[in-house]
Amino acid sequence: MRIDVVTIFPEYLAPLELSLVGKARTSGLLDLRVHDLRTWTDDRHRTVDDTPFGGGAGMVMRPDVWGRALDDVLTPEAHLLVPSPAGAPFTQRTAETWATEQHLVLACGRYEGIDSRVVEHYAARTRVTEVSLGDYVLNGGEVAALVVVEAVARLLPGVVGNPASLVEESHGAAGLLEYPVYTKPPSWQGHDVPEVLLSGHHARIARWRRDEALRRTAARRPDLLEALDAGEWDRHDLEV
Ligand SMILES: COc1cccc(Cn2ccc3ccc(-c4cc(N)[nH]n4)cc32)c1
Repeated sequence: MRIDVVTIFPEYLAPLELSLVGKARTSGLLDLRVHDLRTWTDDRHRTVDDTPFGGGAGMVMRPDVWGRALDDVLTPEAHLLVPSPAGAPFTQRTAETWATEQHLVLACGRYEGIDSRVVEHYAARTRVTEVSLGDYVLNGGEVAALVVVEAVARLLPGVVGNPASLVEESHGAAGLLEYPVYTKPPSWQGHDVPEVLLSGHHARIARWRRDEALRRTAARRPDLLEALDAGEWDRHDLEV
């Protein structure tokens, strides 16, 4: 998979040289290219923004600079992703879908955003998705790009050592939150690991983990339970 990120802060994407994503790049599983938007400016001050039509605070990113950049970076098979507070929510299902794509291009805005004609222009000639990380406001798209790249890259075949670990995850196939995890020592600061996990009884351990995932999800994210097919579990499962 190829991923291009266009930003005025290329150094913001430096963490993607580390750990699993860094290894995926080195091994050739992921072709990640980070571009400085100012490469496509046309003035000696390398200007990327201007004042908003209609007035208001802040600045807006110029369409002409973004147009030159995206014309150079986009390919026919690319899916253009534009992080935005007004975007569609990015979820694990989104990551799973995007992990099957050949080419993702992330356009990271700053200031008050990118001139809206850029999305309008490219939506007529390629797939474009405005994407939101959640209902809070960031200063730009780079943090969203870090999240999207990591969430997608880890799903690429060969990136994560043990693919089985991808199956049991929170928001995984069952759509439940992760159960609690423990390691040695069996007792720490007076806190003991649940006995069942030391029993070696795999069926009981699996049942305990499922019940804990259900319990946590009901307590913290009841919205996720609404999305589950009622036939997959009974509420009495949660009664103590
Ligand atoms: C109302 O506040 C804003 C309105 C417009 C733009 C900005 C700042 N900004 C610029 C580019 C950009 C890209 C993404 C995001 C973003 C995404 C999520 N989930 N939160 N924030 C924020 C961005 C703030």
